[in-house]
Amino acid sequence: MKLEHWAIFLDNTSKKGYLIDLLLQGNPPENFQGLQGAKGALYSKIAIERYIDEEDRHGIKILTSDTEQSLKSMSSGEQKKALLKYILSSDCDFIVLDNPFDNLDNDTQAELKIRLEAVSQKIVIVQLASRKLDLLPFIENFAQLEGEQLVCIDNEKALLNLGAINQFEQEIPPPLHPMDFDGDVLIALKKVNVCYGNKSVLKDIAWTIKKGDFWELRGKNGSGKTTILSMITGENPKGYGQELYIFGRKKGSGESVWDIKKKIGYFTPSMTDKFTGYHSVEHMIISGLTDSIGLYIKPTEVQLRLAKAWLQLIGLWQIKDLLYHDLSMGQKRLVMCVRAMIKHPPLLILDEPTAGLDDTSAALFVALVNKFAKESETTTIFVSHRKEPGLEPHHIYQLEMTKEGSIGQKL
Ligand SMILES: Nc1ncnc2c1ncn2[C@@H]1O[C@H](COP(=O)(O)OP(=O)(O)OP(=O)(O)O)[C@@H](O)[C@H]1O
Repeated sequence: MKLEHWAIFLDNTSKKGYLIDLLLQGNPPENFQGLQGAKGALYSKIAIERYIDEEDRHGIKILTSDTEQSLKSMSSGEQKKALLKYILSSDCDFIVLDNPFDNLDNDTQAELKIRLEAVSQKIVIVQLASRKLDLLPFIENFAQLEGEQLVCIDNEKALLNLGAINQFEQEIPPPLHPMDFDGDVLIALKKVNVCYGNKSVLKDIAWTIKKGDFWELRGKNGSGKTTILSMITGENPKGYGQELYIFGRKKGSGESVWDIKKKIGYFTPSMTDKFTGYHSVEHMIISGLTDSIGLYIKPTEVQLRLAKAWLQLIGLWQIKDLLYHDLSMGQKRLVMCVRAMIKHPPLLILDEPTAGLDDTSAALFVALVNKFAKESETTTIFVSHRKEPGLEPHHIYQLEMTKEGSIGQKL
């Protein structure tokens, strides 16, 4: 009998956690009665985070039982491969794929598509998709998740029409204090090499990043993008003893990780997904000035005025008193991105910031980043696997994998 596979499209309102729980707890919505009591598995970033937590806290290696390497230190692509391998060995009846192509490079996406098509002969696939282009070609049943409500649709083409994009008519609000960096070259890597054990990851990386530049960092899964970023932010000790200059100073010449971090705005989606505090939208934005998450002291008049200007810019002023917790995913991302921008840090790192956003929210996000890069003196590095329509970086730094480690070139 032919199996019935489903694609469920998500937008900003979708309560996907609710739907995932219903499906996996054997209590599926009306149209999925075939899955009642069936054994399901979840293929998602959140599932990976849980396994990482299990390893960290209890030392239980589930996805990585056949390797020494920890799940946390693997690249996103390697983590996703390990999860799929584990799921396929677990004898399940259906798999819920939550935005399966996020964080994967083009080749790995193509490989995964072929793999899933083969798997779909025996296992029911329920794909949760935020981006129209991600739809798996063999799926013939479609629905849209509006809040908790599943609405069946006949034709996926009727969906996800790109809404009008806010062109952000106001200007980017200026910083409260001028930028804390005088030179021209912000970051320089000169012949930087990184190995883990006997595996070479980066080879002779030479990359000069100047004040005000807008870079896109590209490279396949496992090519070393996170390794470079974590050397810059100070989280990876591999930068010591190398020709790595950060904010004009050679790495290891006396600056503390905290000194470096103060000058960097950083945003990655897991920050929005993990954050559970109950703070107002306004306070979340102001907390970017104090490097805290949420605000624990009364904001000043000047801070409140600045937050108002930013909230008006992104169209969220009317909901400034709402709890951050209650925002939609797209709104949360905008708020966290503005929180990273509000200080106009010398360096802003956006690590796959659009993963999990629907087409409209991603376009809005990209428009904000373009505008900030144009109107501020901040240097921006945007890491993404997906070619984001509309992104306007000044330069692209591309990592190419070779046997001796990835080499880099400016495109
Ligand atoms: N602590 C570590 N120990 C061993 N190997 C590591 C460690 N950290 C990273 N690696 C390896 O280095 C390689 C590069 O990883 P990195 O996370 O920098 O890649 P990436 O380009 O960010 O990948 P992705 O796009 O999938 O996130 C991977 O093969 C990864 O397994």
